[in-house]
Amino acid sequence: LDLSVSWLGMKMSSPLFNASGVYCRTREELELVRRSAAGAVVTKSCTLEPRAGNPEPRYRRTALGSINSMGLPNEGYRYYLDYAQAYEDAKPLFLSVSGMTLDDTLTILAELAALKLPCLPEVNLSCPNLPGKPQLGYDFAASAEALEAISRAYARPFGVKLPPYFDPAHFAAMAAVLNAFPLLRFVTCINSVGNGLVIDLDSESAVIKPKGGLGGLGGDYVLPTALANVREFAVLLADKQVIGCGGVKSGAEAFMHILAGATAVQVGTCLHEEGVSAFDRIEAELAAIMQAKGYQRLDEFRGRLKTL
Ligand SMILES: CC(C)(C)CCc1c(C(=O)O)[nH]c(=O)[nH]c1=O
Repeated sequence: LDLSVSWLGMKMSSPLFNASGVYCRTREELELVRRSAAGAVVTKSCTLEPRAGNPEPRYRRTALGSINSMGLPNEGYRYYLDYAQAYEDAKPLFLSVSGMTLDDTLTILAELAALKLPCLPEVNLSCPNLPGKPQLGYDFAASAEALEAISRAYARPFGVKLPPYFDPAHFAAMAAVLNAFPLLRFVTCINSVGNGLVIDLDSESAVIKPKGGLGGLGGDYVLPTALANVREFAVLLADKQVIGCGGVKSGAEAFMHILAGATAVQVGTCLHEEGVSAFDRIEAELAAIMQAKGYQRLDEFRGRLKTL
């Protein structure tokens, strides 16, 4: 069986890697993922300056997944550029960027471009927009402006992390924006499903402190939404790769994401809860499913989702 993935001039020995935000804030965490069975590594979204993030509790697991409002805690972009400069592993490294303003994002990307490092940026479009406006990824005009500025300032292949969309008109509108940028080589679908509210019955309280308890959902809650976003963008985007993220906790969901069109698959909530051994387990489960179905390689079923 061959579970490798070759794309954008990179080779991944496994289609699985971490979702930005999970096991990737510190060098120690990044090294755990790099030394694991994961096929790649992505860093926590970084900002110009280090950030402590929101007050705790800011992450909670639930029976159906997780809720978080971390608030972009990170070591500042220089920390991750330093890690990238010292990075010598054949395993691809992605650098997630989420500047507090577009200018910050452009500053970070310009320094990354100047270093001519092999790592690819994954620009987080769930990054804050102007006050009172929705996150960038939900503001199509602002997204187009940002992608135009990034294409000009960075002027090398890059990717974006997309929030989930829930309406065919939004899939079409965002695909039209994304298709206008040839340097945009991949999209990662999806980021957490925003602003859910998990309530604890006994305490009659929200379970996380920030934002009155509102936070992004991950895990089982989001799998169908993630699969829909992967399939829609895999169909609507011309000549770009789609990376699946959302609800992957076993070989079954990894298989579904690839069947929906994902080139590779990120693991978030499950990795946070299980640790990096999740990569060995999920990969073995994926291989067993392929074996049972008679598939030798991922490209024999990638994007081959049937409809009724
Ligand atoms: C939500 C933002 C804080 C604006 C971006 C960082 C982020 C966070 C976070 O750091 O709270 N959590 C997520 O599930 N996805 C994200 O993209």
